[in-house]
Amino acid sequence: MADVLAGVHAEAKVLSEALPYMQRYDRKTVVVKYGGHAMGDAELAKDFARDIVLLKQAGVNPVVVHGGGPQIGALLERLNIKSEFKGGLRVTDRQTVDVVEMVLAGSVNKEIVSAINDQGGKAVGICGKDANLMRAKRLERRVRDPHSNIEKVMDLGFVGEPALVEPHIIDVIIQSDLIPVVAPIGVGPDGETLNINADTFAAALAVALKSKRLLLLTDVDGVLDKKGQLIRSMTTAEAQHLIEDGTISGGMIPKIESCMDVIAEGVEAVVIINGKVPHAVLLELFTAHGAGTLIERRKPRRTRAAQ
Ligand SMILES: Nc1ncnc2c1ncn2[C@@H]1O[C@H](COP(=O)(O)OP(=O)(O)O)[C@@H](O)[C@H]1O
Ligand SMILES: CC(=O)N[C@@H](CCC(=O)OP(=O)(O)O)C(=O)O
Repeated sequence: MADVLAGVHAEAKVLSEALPYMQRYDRKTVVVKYGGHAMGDAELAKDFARDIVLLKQAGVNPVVVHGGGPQIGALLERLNIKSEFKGGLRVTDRQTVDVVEMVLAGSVNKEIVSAINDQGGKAVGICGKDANLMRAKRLERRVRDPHSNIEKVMDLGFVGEPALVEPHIIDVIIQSDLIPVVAPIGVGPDGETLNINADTFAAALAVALKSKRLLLLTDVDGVLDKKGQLIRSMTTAEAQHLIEDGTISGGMIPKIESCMDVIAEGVEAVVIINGKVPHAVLLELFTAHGAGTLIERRKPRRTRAAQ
C-alpha cells in the first residue's frame, strides 16, 4: 500500500512540476522539426503524435515540420533512381524532385497527420506551396576547389532555400484550433517545386512565426563533445567554436548553422533532442531537466530549470 501511495505521489509531483512550464508556453508557438530518422519506429511515432496532441491540449501551439530523407531514399532505390548528397543536401534533378514531393507532401505528411488524429488531435497537412507559405529560390552554394583554389557554384538542381515566408495559412490553422503539419517543399520563382532541407525550412518558419522555441528531433542525444558526452547547453559563439575545431561535423553542421541563424533572428532558443527517446518533446518542454542540447544567444543560466 505504501509503495502504491509513493508511486501516486511521485506521479502527482511530476504533473505539478509541469505547471510553470505549461504557463511559460501557454498560447506560444513552438516549431517541432521531426526528422526522417526519428520516424522509423511505429511505437515512437505514436508517442510523438501523442506528445503533439498533449501540447495542443495544454494550450501550446505546436507546428510540426517534418523531414523524410530516408523515406525518399527508399522510394528512389525502388525506382532505381540514383541519388547523391553534396554538403548534406540531396542533388535533385527533375525526376528526383517528383519523387521528393510525392514522398514528403504525400505519404510522409499524411502518415503524421493520421498519427496525430488517431491520438485525438486534429491535424492539417500542407506543404510550402499552400497559400505560398514558402517562396524559395534555387540554392547557390559556392565551394572552393582545394587543388585549384578556384571558387565554383555547386549545382544541386531543384534544391531551394527560403526566400519569403508568408505564415498566414499557419495562423489560420492555429486560430481554427488545428495542428499544422508541414512538408518542406517550396515554390520557386517560376512556380517550380523546390526541395528544401527540413532543418532549414523549420528554421525559416520558426523565425517568421516568432516561435518561442524550435525543437529539432534527430537520432542522437544532442550535440556531443569530443569525448562523446552530451553538451546540455551552449551559446551560439560556443557552437561556432565547436564547428571550427571539428567537434561538430557532417549533418550536424547545417543543423547548428540553422540554429545560429534562427537565434540571430530573435527566436529565444533552439533545442536539439533525440527523437528516438520516448516522449522527448514533453521531457524537453515540461520538465526541469529538459533533454538534449539547448542553444541560445547569451551565456545559459546555471541550470536548465531556471531558464
Ligand atoms: N558533435 C556532434 N554531436 C552529435 N552529432 C554529431 C556531431 N557531429 C556530427 N554529428 C552527426 O550528425 C548527425 C545528425 O545529423 P543528420 O544525420 O543530418 O540528422 P537528421 O537526419 O535527423 O536531420 C548525427 O547522427 C551524427 O552522426
Ligand atoms: C535538399 C535536401 O537534402 N532535402 C531533403 C529533404 C528531406 C529532409 O531534410 O529530411 P530529414 O530531416 O529526414 O533529413 C532530402 O531530399 O532528403
